Amino acid sequence: MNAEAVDYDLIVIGAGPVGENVADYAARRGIRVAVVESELVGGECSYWACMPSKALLRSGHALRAAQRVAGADAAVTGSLDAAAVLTRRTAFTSDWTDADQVAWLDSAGIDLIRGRGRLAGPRRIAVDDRVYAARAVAIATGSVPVLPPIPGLAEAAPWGTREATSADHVPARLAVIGGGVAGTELAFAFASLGSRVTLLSRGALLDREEPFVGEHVATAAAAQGIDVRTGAVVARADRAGDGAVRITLADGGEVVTDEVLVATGRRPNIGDLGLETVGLAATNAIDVDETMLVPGTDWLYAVGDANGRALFTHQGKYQARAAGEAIAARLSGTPVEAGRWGAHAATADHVAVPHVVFTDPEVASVGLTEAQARERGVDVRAVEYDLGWVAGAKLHADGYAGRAKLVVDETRRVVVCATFVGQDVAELLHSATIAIVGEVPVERLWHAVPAYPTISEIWLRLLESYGRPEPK
Ligand SMILES: Cc1cc2nc3c(=O)[nH]c(=O)nc-3n(C[C@H](O)[C@H](O)[C@H](O)COP(=O)(O)OP(=O)(O)OC[C@H]3O[C@@H](n4cnc5c(N)ncnc54)[C@H](O)[C@@H]3O)c2cc1C
Ligand SMILES: NC(=O)c1ccc[n+]([C@@H]2O[C@H](COP(=O)([O-])OP(=O)(O)OC[C@H]3O[C@@H](n4cnc5c(N)ncnc54)[C@H](O)[C@@H]3O)[C@@H](O)[C@H]2O)c1
Repeated sequence: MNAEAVDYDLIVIGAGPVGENVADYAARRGIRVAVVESELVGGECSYWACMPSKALLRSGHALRAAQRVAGADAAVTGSLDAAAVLTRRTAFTSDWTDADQVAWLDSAGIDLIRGRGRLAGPRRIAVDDRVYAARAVAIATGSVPVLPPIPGLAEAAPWGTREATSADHVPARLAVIGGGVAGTELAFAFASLGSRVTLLSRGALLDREEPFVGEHVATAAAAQGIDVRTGAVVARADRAGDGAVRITLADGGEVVTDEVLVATGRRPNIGDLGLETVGLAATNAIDVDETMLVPGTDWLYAVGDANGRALFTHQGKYQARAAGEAIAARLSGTPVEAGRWGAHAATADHVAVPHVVFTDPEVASVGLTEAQARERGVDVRAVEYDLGWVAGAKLHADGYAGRAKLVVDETRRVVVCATFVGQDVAELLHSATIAIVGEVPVERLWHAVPAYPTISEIWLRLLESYGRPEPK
């Protein structure tokens, strides 16, 4: 297509963190870019997900951190000021306005088209009554929550994560359905704000992590007053005239609550995007190659939650950097490095997706679990160590409880997975990500010396548990 005949070189549908980054990285290369946004520039993450949920959690973590150190505990005798926590949360969402992010788009030279975007044939985007032509299109429409078909649940007006993260009050009783990341984090947040929380999980908590993770988190949750019920299958929910919700469990048990939060997973938001106008089916996710290009096209990309690869802001933004650069390179006829670890490839999606669950204790992990590695036929050996035995951890908090695990590929002699559970382990995670992405040999890791007495000494303890390699 002739560059003069189009409205933009690139149109990005969705201005969440991912769409913003696709646009930014392409625009930096001199590409004419517009983003289409139907709600707030900044997306789910800024207003109803990462930022407000972490703001709701942080004050409780800070309070308990002080309570766990003798001497400091004497200075903190009260409970959280819930209203102040909600106010601080609201500040992080800019009171659900996007003027700052719109100003940033402007400063980056990216046009904003307000409205709902939809494909209207190859290289065509319809927004309300207007159809735009572009040389490339990137879908960055995020994901939407899945509401399970539990009888009575939809009619009971449950909270989703949006209602929980933007709540203007703390319910006296909150039941959470879903023991995954969002449900577990929000259970901790509302418990620390004063709700009596019941966490209903059909399996173990956080069951996609190493098995000890869920055990640690469940023990801590119970200690923080959360009624954790694993193996709990919800059979129905009914909101009564007095406003209370009665939840009936498959085993006959019952939970009565003021609000019920459903956090049972998300799916790519691609249902009403006009994919059929370009010969694609709106299935579970849009298939993409390592540059986020949709196979069979040379102009359509799907990035972030919309492609279903790894539903995390940081991983979506990583994909966005690769895609933005790849789009610019292809449009300007410069080489694209799409091979493993190439400048335009999102290789880490398959081997090193770091993620943190901001519960207390935190869970930080990257790479495959031991079980996943074995399923892929990797010859691995795993070691675990009690974080409570590490000097830095003992100093950090009295009675520190935590655990760590390293999984080593025995053939390549490199780390393929690291998991940490414990207070304030989130900041340890990047060391593991670097070890995995850098494919640092175990022999060389012995020369990466953790400072004493920090929690990072867990690395030394894990290596000692693994065993010092014999000289060659
Ligand atoms: C409660 C919760 C907490 C989370 N916490 C974390 C965390 O701590 N760390 C982390 O890494 N991840 C976290 N996540 C995941 C994170 O929110 C997502 O991975 C991230 O928002 C994905 O970014 P995105 O840009 O792909 O999509 P989104 O942020 O969903 O943005 C998509 C944008 O597209 C717009 N849009 C959709 N359809 C159209 C259309 N047809 N036309 C125009 N615009 C459209 C939407 O309005 C939205 O602004 C959390 C998720 C939840 C639910
Ligand atoms: N700290 C973070 O990075 C963070 C925090 C929150 C959410 N997120 C992202 O958002 C995504 C969505 O979070 P989520 O917790 O909703 O999804 P999830 O996939 O992590 O957990 C969903 C949970 O709901 C359970 N479940 C599914 N269907 C159910 C049903 N019918 N009845 C009862 N339980 C059911 C699952 O077994 C699972 O435990 C996650 O995949 C994650 O990537 C990230």
